[in-house]
Amino acid sequence: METHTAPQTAEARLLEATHTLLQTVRQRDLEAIDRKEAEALAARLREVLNQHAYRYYVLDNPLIPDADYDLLMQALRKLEARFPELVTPDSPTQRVGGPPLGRFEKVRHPEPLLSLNNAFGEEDVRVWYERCCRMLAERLGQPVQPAVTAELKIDGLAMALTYENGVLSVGATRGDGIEGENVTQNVRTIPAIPLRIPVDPAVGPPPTRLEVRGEVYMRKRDFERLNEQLQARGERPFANPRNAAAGSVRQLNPQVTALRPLSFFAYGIGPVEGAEVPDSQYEVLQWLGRLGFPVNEHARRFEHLDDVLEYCRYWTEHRDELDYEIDGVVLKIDHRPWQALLGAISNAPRWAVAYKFPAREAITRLLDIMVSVGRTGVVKPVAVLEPVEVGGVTVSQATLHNEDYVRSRDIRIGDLVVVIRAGDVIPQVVRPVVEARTGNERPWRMPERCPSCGSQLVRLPGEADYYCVASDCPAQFVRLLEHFAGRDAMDIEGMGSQVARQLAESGLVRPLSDLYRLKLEDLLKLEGFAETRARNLLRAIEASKQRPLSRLLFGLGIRHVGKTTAELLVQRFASIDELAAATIDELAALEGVGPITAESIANWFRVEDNRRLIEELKELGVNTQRLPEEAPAAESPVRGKTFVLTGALPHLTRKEAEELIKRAGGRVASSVSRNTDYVVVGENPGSKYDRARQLGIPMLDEDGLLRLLGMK
Ligand SMILES: NC(=O)c1ccc[n+]([C@@H]2O[C@H](COP(=O)([O-])OP(=O)(O)OC[C@H]3O[C@@H](n4cnc5c(N)ncnc54)[C@H](O)[C@@H]3O)[C@@H](O)[C@H]2O)c1
Ligand SMILES: [Zn+2]
Repeated sequence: METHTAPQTAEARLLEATHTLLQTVRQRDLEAIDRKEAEALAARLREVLNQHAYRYYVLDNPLIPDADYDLLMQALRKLEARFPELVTPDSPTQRVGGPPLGRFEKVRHPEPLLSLNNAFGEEDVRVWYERCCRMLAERLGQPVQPAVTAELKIDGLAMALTYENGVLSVGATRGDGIEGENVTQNVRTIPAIPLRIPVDPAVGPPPTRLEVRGEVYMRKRDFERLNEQLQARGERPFANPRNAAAGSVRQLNPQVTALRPLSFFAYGIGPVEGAEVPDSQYEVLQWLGRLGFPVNEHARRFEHLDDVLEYCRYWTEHRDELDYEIDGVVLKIDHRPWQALLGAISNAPRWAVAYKFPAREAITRLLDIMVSVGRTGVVKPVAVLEPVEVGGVTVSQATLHNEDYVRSRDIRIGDLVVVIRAGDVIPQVVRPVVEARTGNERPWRMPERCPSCGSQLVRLPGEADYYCVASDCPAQFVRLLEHFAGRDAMDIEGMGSQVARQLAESGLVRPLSDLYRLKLEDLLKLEGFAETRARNLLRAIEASKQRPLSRLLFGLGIRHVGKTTAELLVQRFASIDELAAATIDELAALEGVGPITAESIANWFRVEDNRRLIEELKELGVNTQRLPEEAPAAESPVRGKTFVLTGALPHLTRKEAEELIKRAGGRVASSVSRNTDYVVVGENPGSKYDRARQLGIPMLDEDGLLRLLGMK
């Protein structure tokens, strides 16, 4: 028998209620609604938030992105601020974390482990800092400008470690802030947590009693490996590294925890007896480091708020370069006696605030999966999504990588899915919310034929991707043309994807060489082309004839020949004809060119159409010779020298800088030693910088590096 009403699980109902609430709080002006409506809305928010908090804190299995939770929490806070009588004891705004799980013995914290208030943007940080200044001025009777310690907000779970006479005696989770769970047995299995302090006995006698607070977390790589293992065994993978860390610490069997790759960073202290504790947060971190605790190397102390904001901005952009997840930056008034003056309100200290990064994860409906054909013929599944805002941008399409990706994550059409958008990376669907399935979702398969030309798609052995191998596939050609004209290739201004499509679909351009045969009257026939625009485009096309050889090589779209490889090839081959004549062995012998790339290049030049294309380009006046500026550097001063990079450079990514150094014959090492010749220092350098200073090793900034390489 067929039923038309979808079965609804509790999770599906909760998600639906959440969705509705999210819409309400996004659309309504919470400052304007009346008391009666506020009461009803607050009740719904409480109910939904409490359910999510339970899933998150107790089950380690959240259903929704943190940003959605935070948004609802913020809404509830606003309502409660306007109508204080609406605050109930069971409101999630009044509590920290979740109740300790019955599975473990309970531990009462000698001093509560609080939560942190959030700052969603620079304005919130300013407001927080100014309030601190005002309160301190009042209490001290004179104006002060307190220094701030800024630390990364590691996304893991809070842990309180008690050491008695230097020996680890209790490890406790935060729980509800008052009582946590005794997870000492599990904590002992975490290699980064010292069992006895100080680790180096020369440091001196330990405090008689010390509570260290910090975060247990899991590195991204370890998290991925763990999930692969779990999936291979048919077990449920964790949603994110935080949940993986929390789930692993709260294992009943310490032997299982021992197998989980957990790490730890110490960030503060609780009660201490029998030791001089520095009165600055920043110095407490260093003290903890001396005792043998891992302390995050990126903590900084700033005198000025502007520098604090700069730090927040910096890490918003660079968070992906870390091999662990952070969800923000924690700012703390550095002077501890002043922290005490500021005190706490309900469940969070006034002297600290968590600057939260903008959201980059959202949940939305996967409406359909289509496939797109790339310039090399690669065919990729693309998710068609119900439009959703992620980090300030509306996303309606996202990549699904390849068929295996869709299958292994069991992503189905009709699913609610988690979408992430990280930095400049294309949005991607990461997983379905399986709990919300209604039974009407449809699994997806790669189509057998190319959606553009209808030819049979093939999957090469050992490759995850399908290809359309038809040489006359229109979709591929549009992409190739787009790529050829692109910024890093022939850089033809005014030839974006729209124009590329018009030129290809009208039949005006095909093959590529036709681009250099275009006439004014051809362009005037195209929609949107009046005389000025057409002339500009022709001029841009003409100018592209003089591009360096490496750009032409890159623009041809030979598989595996990226920008860097193209530049490398030009160092060795002075013209396209020389390159065309090279054997696979000659190519593979070049440093930086592997056998696969070598074969791909050789194969490309073997194709008759491609040979003809090169001849035509030459006849039409396109440069196919190495330009003087591309000539290989003479004996470089960098050859054989060892470089170490630290901090972020203003223009080059770390990879690019490494590539440049290697190409000039230098070596890149990961740590500073006496054998290091140069240290290249960027913004926010790490401990390598200090070490280099100690050893007196010459330092360069990006400019200095480029000059040394003869590029400036
Ligand atoms: N997705 C969901 O359903 C759901 C449900 C409940 C809570 N949450 C998430 O949980 C978080 C709120 O929980 P919270 O009250 O535990 O607060 P929090 O996690 O936002 O902040 C407090 C915690 O930050 C951690 N921390 C990391 N680095 C630190 C540092 N350098 N100094 C000090 N503390 C540091 C500590 O563990 C501390 O307990 C939010 O991010 C919220 O989105 C999500
Ligand atoms: Zn095709």
